[in-house]
Amino acid sequence: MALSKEQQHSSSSADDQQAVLDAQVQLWHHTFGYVNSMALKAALDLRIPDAINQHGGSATLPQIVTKVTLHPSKTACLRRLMRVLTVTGVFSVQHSPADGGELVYGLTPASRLLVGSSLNVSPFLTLMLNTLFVSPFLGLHEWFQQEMPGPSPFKFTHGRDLWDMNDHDASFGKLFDKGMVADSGFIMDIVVKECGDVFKGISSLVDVAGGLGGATQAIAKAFPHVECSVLELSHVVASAPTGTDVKYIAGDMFESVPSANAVFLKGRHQTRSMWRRKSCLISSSCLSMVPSEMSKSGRILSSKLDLAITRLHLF
Ligand SMILES: C[S@@+](CC[C@H](N)C(=O)[O-])C[C@H]1O[C@@H](n2cnc3c(N)ncnc32)[C@H](O)[C@@H]1O
Repeated sequence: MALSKEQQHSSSSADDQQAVLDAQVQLWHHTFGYVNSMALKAALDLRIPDAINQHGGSATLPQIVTKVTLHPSKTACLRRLMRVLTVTGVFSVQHSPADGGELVYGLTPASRLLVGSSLNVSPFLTLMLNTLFVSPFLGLHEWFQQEMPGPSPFKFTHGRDLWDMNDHDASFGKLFDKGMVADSGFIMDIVVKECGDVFKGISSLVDVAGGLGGATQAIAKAFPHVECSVLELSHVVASAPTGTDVKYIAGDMFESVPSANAVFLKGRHQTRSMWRRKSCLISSSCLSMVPSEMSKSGRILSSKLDLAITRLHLF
């Protein structure tokens, strides 16, 4: 049966209202998106994943409270934090008749990556959620108003670049190095298993800007015949582990890169852009990419895992 004009009008105005409400919800998701990040940061800082893990992987709020440092008057607030963290999938939640109807919070595949000694990405997430990393985003619009070339958003906000900050602020430097080691520990396990072919036929490798050598240690362990070294700034090398098969060399990659038949780069955009500058300098030494060896693995390495491997033949 055909709709009357009035019915058609009221159904289209209901559709319009729904569209407006949907649009508002979309904006609210963007506006309050930071609440998810900050809730995760609070959970990490309060060590809530560890508290749940210590209870065998699931715990009620009173059980969690016994393990975290929290003022007793804030227990009810913690319930609200847990609501955000369960809605976003960091923890699971269910009613437990056995616990007097208390909600029981459990680890999910995501929060299992926040506990234990292996494949634990907490130090990396804690680093990325640190105020020094987050605060440049609050002034991003001002950074856009400055002429290029100019400082990075990090330097624009803090007055010094990331590497200078690591050197200047020892506790941030420690947090940074620990975060990168955790990231390497996680990703290199997969790289070695999935992309081990990339390392075949290499007898020496230098990890340029390799941090404390988390990635190199994993390569050295998986491929003991490869002589591995790390080139890093001197203040990083000063706190590098000793007594391992990996050799740590203090230096500046823009000045010289130790000779090796493979150069390894792992890092985020800064490392890659540093390398682009460097590759111009070393191209006369015959830079030889080996695309065939990077076919399957190269795709994973550069896009999914944000990691770049360049194989060089240096005469
Ligand atoms: C994003 S971190 C990557 C660390 C490591 N590759 C990893 O993934 O765990 C970049 C590293 O580059 C180092 N770095 C910055 N400038 C450098 C330079 N001129 N020469 C050598 N290393 C440098 C920093 O100290 C820092 O450890």
